Amino acid sequence: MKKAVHFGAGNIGRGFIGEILHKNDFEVVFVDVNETIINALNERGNYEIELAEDAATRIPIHHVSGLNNAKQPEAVIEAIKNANIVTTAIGPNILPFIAELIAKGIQARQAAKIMAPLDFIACENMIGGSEFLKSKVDAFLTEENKAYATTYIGFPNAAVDRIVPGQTHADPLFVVVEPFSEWVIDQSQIRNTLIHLNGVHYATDLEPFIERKLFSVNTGHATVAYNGFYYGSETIDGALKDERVMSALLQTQEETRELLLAKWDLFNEAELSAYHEKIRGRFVNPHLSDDISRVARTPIRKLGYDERFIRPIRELNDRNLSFATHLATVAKIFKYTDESDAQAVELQKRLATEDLIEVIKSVTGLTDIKLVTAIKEAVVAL
Ligand SMILES: NC(=O)c1ccc[n+]([C@@H]2O[C@H](COP(=O)([O-])OP(=O)(O)OC[C@H]3O[C@@H](n4cnc5c(N)ncnc54)[C@H](O)[C@@H]3O)[C@@H](O)[C@H]2O)c1
Ligand SMILES: O=P(O)(O)OC[C@@H](O)[C@@H](O)[C@H](O)[C@H](O)CO
Repeated sequence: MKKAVHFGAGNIGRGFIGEILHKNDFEVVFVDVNETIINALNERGNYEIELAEDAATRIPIHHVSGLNNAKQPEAVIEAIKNANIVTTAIGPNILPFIAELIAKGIQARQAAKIMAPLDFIACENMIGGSEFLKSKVDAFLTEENKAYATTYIGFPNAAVDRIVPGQTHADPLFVVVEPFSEWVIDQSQIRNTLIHLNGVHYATDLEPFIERKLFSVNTGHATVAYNGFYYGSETIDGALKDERVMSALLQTQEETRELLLAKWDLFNEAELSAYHEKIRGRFVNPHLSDDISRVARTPIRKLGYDERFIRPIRELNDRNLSFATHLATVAKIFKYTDESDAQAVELQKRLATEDLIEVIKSVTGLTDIKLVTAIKEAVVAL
């Protein structure tokens, strides 16, 4: 069997990446710091996922094991040395923390004179995720390592779509996922062209796909989460029963369509409307309850310059198109509280002690005073 190393044995890691790798005859070594999950993977060597639909189909995933990167770094390096593919679904903020280990894995391949190419694919909700990981890995490589990596190591960007909520089962490995799934990889950045994963769409230009996904699924999801929280809901499907939240979602999707149509020839209005209608259906899947706290997590990240609100706001503004509903949700992010979310706590602490304009500039990276002022006025108006 081919060997895969996957960083992040969490919801999407087990609930989607593991499934695709298994279906493509890979044995998967999951790398994580969660001792319970790692132990269970090693004790059983398999787990099940369930599709959240009327039939509730179960899919067994075999040939899996686990490594704890905090406790077994040498074993992780060895696994990378022997891998045919490496993937991550660990969270954008965590990528820098695994970069050194990945660099050591690349160095081990070079030292062993391995000439088989290897791709590292970051399956995170961010534009340019794998390139971002590469930039962090490069900091640990010598010029000689970089020359090797240029020929034999790829960091193709990817977009991954499947709603996998937090799991609360007695079995720590069991994961319930929505039936829909989509994984798109940038073909032009792949080094190991011999691996072609069934169930993955290979795009010659990923940018329109990741923008369509991030600005439709994730901007929409976050719109429901922050508006839902503001109006007192606890779950995504619950929030969408509130007309104010549904209306915010519909108007946000309309703004998103305006942007995507203005930017990419690839899309047309009818297809995008159907795509957005399908997303609304996915958000209210009666077999899948998703907590607002999961979708609203890490609000400082979500306010980032290239993230799901600020990037479309900038680009709509550049084209003189309306971004009023995006802006209204951004204001609500500044009102979001969750004591168990370190970034939510940090944001509220900063808002209590610093000038609002400075906090907005700092978390969004915006320098356009017109946009910064618009956000400030929207926050103050709440
Ligand atoms: N859940 C979804 O619906 C979904 C869908 C598409 C993409 N994503 C993206 O996938 C990524 C992971 O999301 P998730 O929902 O699976 O989160 P998750 O919290 O369920 O999984 C993340 C895993 O990473 C592990 N981890 C954290 N720090 C680590 C470290 N330093 N070293 C090793 N492991 C570490 C955690 O223990 C956890 O098991 C995020 O970028 C998310 O945006 C999630
Ligand atoms: O994972 P985040 O925090 O970037 O975003 C939260 C959700 O919107 C996200 O996990 C979606 O469920 C997922 O992106 C669906 O494909």
